[in-house]
Amino acid sequence: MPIVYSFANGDALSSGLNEFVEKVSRDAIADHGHLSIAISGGSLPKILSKDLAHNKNVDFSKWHIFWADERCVSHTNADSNYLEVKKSLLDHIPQIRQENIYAIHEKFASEKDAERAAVDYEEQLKKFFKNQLPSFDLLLLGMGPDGHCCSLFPGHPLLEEKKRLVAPIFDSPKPPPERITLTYPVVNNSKLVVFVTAGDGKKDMVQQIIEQPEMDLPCQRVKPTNGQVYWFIDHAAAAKLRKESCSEYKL
Ligand SMILES: O=C(O)[C@H](O)[C@@H](O)[C@H](O)[C@H](O)COP(=O)(O)O
Repeated sequence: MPIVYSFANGDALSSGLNEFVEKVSRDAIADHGHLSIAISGGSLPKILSKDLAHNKNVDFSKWHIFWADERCVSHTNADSNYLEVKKSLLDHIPQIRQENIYAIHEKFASEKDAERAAVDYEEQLKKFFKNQLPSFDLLLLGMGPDGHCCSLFPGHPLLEEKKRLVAPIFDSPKPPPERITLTYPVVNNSKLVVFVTAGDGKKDMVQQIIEQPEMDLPCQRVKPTNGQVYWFIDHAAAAKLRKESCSEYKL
């Protein structure tokens, strides 16, 4: 069962998420010397970075940063999830090592060659995870208004992908159309998955995902084999949830 934490507002949400990520980072580094994290795009990077970018208690030199999905655009394009995370987080943290930032291949992305970008990214994953099925210490996911996560959209054949670790998509209903995305074999091998979503516009979908499991929405297919799912949301996004669906946040 997902654990849902609801926070009074965006600032409280960023603060709670910052505390949580700091602890996950500390525990992962103590356990195996590094943190492997995959981050989504959309509004998540800003929510994540507001406090985390100034957190002096995190050993960012031990972070290995990947993306849960990425648009096939140049790293300088405003649609780039890499650029969003760079601006909101990476540029504020000198301790993060360039070689530990695993972005989509610039050439393939700029050329909108989603197939080659996906193959290349899968190679990056395989190399880091030493050819074992990738298992992120922390996977940070957003939730689209249609219940999508990563670039895994309702009714899309990619939801059934079982072999590829990273897949191309050429017809994303959320622009831009060409993207690459982690697939469920990787998503569901994560140690920890945290959905981060906020705002009144998400309240209906949050209620469906948390309280109507029969919907079979992409976010509901995130069920890590050996991992826990958390939802970090604000009260606006939690407005339609029953009281008992939420837990009291405590580290
Ligand atoms: O590349 C992307 O577009 C994202 O990774 C996508 O999965 C995003 O997380 C959701 O669409 C939620 O986006 P918002 O939080 O901005 O609604």
